Amino acid sequence: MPKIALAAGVLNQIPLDWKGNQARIIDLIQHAQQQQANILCLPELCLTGYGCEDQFLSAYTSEKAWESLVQLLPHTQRILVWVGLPVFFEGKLYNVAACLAHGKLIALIPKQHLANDGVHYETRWFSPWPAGKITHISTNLGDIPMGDYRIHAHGITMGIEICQDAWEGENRPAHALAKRGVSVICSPTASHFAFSKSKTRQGLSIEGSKIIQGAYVFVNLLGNESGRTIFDGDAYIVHKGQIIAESSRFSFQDGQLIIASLDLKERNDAGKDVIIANIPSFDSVREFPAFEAAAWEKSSYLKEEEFARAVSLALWDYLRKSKSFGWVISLSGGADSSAISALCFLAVRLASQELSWTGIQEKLDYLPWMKEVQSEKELVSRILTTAYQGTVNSSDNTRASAKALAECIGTTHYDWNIDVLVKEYRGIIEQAIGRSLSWEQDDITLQNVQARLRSPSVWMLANINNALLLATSNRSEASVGYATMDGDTSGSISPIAGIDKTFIRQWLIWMEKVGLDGTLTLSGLSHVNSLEPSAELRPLTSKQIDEEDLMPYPILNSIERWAFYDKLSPEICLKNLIQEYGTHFSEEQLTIFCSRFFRLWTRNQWKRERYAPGFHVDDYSLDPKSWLRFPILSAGLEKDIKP
Ligand SMILES: Nc1ncnc2c1ncn2[C@@H]1O[C@H](COP(=O)(O)OP(=O)(O)OC[C@H]2O[C@@H]([n+]3cccc(C(=O)O)c3)[C@H](O)[C@@H]2O)[C@@H](O)[C@H]1O
Ligand SMILES: Nc1ncnc2c1ncn2[C@@H]1O[C@H](COP(=O)(O)OP(=O)(O)OP(=O)(O)O)[C@@H](O)[C@H]1O
Ligand SMILES: NC(=O)CC[C@H](N)C(=O)O
Repeated sequence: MPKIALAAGVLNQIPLDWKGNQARIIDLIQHAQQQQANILCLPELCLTGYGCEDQFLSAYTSEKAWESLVQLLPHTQRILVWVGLPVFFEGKLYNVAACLAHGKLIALIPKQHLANDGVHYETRWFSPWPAGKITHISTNLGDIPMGDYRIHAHGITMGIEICQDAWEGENRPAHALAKRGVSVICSPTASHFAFSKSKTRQGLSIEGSKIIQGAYVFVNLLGNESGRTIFDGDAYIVHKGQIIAESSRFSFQDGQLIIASLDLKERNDAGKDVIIANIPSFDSVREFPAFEAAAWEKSSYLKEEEFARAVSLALWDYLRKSKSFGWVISLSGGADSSAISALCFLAVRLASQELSWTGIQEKLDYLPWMKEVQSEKELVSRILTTAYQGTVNSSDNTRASAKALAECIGTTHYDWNIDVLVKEYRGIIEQAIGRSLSWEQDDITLQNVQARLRSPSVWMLANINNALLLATSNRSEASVGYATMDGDTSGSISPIAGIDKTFIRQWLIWMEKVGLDGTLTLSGLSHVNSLEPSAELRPLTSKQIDEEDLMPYPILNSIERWAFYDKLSPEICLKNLIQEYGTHFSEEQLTIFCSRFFRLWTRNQWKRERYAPGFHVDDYSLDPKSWLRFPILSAGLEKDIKP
């Protein structure tokens, strides 16, 4: 029975970062060698980055990746490593796992099933490899086996499933590999974060190990690689249905290694599809300490934990990868801007908890003033700027809420009034058009001018600080265009555009009262949690409430999900609405809500096209550039509702 040490290496990569990606890969290989691992599996397309988009279509990308692969070879003494890269073959591009062992390139195994749903567009760049096809590719390293091969090394035979391959049910390659004979499957993956999706990946890994009655080594990318998608950085080593080792998700490190030593069945799996990799063994196979998931994975508030950790890591990665000097937020003291401010604070807190102060200094060494900063508190105040911008329509409550949160998390906080600007603009336009503006006649105009006049000032702060301006739109507002274009939509990223308002409010309460790990709470959120969402754009006497302008948020969210996730017709959406909410609202009222939703949805596609990029966190999003396309001009769906 060969005992073998299997390792999986999670990586936080950057598209097209030839040197950086290679250096992080070498670091993990060296770490694995020091631990005397025999086999190391690294994530899908980790040499180039998964999110290279149309740069995959440029031959330059795969040429650079190949160059980088060849340079890795001398670093693979005594170990077998799976590394992902794009490879051109006979005029087509393939998404490949390269097998490197003891200084040699052993084989190239391409992905058979391409991911093409949701955020995935792989068929735009890659071709699927036919199951069972084996051939050779001529390269500067000689003729290299390419295709659906198995690899024999250290007395075991192994196969590959590349990400989507494992999601194909009865068609997943594991079934064919089980018949052909393997005791290990390695699964290099780039599977983006969505709430509780890691459980599905775990399930597929467990199933894979059961299918072959052997070991399954699953590894994912980590962090905000290319802007919109976040990778969990999960890795699992599974043996006959039992998870033996797993990584800690949402790490702020560049990479993470997990290792386990297993006794596997000795097999003689000869066949013309088997390539033998000769690797001198280490003297003995070590036992390794347990690699376990973080304690919060067992929390009964998993969604809240995942949201906090995924989005704060995404903000942190975006900051350092874009080499920005900080974040600026127009902080109204309401739910959305408060949530984003809290998430920025958490990014710094979680990074410093995991990386230590020296680690933080290394990650942010591009900041010209970083050496002067001595503590996390000082860093937050330099990196995070918030501004309350009141008008006559702002309430004392929101001002106090913004102040309390800013003090609690320690931002550099400003508080100013923009009435003078509103008055000036109003005067100029009234003079130009020759009449006074009034709330009766010019409601939207008078609301929007306030939202728009909050934009130049925060852009100024962003420019002064060389910082990112964060837009505060959430998914519920995006559905119905409840935001002023070039006003509160201003910003370079929209961190919460992928999540609904109801969850944002629920998360804020949790963050105040329960918090991360049940301990890291923010008491400064108590004000915001006592407020009802209001745009505060109309005179205070009119008591503007978002849900009165629109409809109750749970209703809005339900219609949105039925229509654009389940893809149901407007009529069925209304039927569902009546079934679900009929005891609280009349049919007439629900019909009005439903028609309003589709009218506003249709009218505001152009706005969704112009939102700053947001992060994917849920199982669907409204982002037209990566998830949901809808015509900008259309007859709309409102008329399809028969009252
Ligand atoms: N199909 C189309 N393609 C391209 N452009 C189109 C268009 N339809 C209208 N437009 C343009 O859109 C303009 C209207 O859009 P826009 O100026 O943004 O304004 P609009 O969407 O009409 O109004 C903004 C809404 O957001 C609410 N709001 C604003 C700010 C903050 C908050 C909050 O929650 O705190 C809420 C506010 O109460 C109001 O209901 C029109 O003047 C027209 O120029
Ligand atoms: N008084 C204000 N000071 C600073 N920014 C403001 C102010 N009012 C609105 N904004 C900006 O406009 C955005 C949109 O306002 P909106 O009221 O929708 O969001 P919110 O205040 O964060 O949340 P809520 O809808 O729960 O009140 C805010 O998130 C904030 O960035
Ligand atoms: N890169 C991939 O093949 C990912 C596809 C997979 N269905 C996922 O969403 O995780």
